[in-house]
Amino acid sequence: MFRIGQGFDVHQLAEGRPLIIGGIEIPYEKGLLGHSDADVLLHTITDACLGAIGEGDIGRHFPDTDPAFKDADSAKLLEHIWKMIREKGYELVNADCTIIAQKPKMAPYIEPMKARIAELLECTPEQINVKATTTEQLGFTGRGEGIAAQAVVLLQKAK
Ligand SMILES: Nc1ccn([C@@H]2O[C@H](COP(=O)(O)O)[C@@H](O)[C@H]2O)c(=O)n1
Ligand SMILES: C[C@@]1(CO)OP(=O)(O)OP(=O)(O)OC[C@H]1O
Repeated sequence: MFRIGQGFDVHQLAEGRPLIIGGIEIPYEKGLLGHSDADVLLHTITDACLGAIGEGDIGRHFPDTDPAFKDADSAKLLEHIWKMIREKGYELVNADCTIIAQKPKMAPYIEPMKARIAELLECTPEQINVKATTTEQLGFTGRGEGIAAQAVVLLQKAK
């Protein structure tokens, strides 16, 4: 049996924060604001995974009112959800993700992100696609106020 899920997330850019996307720290003058480390891409993938198994969203599993998740490593949150998915007997077919950011240039970090996401989802980097786009200076991403990400994941029940 196949199950598909999609995710979308946005975090605001602010000074004095590290920029962590797809589990990789990217050198930049600003970082993403959030209750956790605000890894917008891992949050999006977590939501897509939860969507695929009909289990709501990241905020339902890890409320941003819970001090336990203050400054949480988003990789740990995804690991927890991925364990739930494996226990239900699913494995990843593939994931396709888009980072929407005017700056910085994501291209040098795409391969490390794929490798890290593959590690978290217990698959090969070839099963993960990560791409990036600007919004041609339009909207909140175009003005550099924030970064968005979206993802689709396809799961298959292992035989
Ligand atoms: N933050 C970003 C945005 C884009 N890229 C790469 O540049 C290409 C062109 O972007 P457009 O928004 O002008 O279509 C895009 O296809 C990405 O390869 C990037 O690395 N980082
Ligand atoms: C990850 C959580 C929990 O620390 O916090 P944030 O980093 O604010 O992220 P968001 O995508 O707004 O929602 C999920 C949250 O509950």
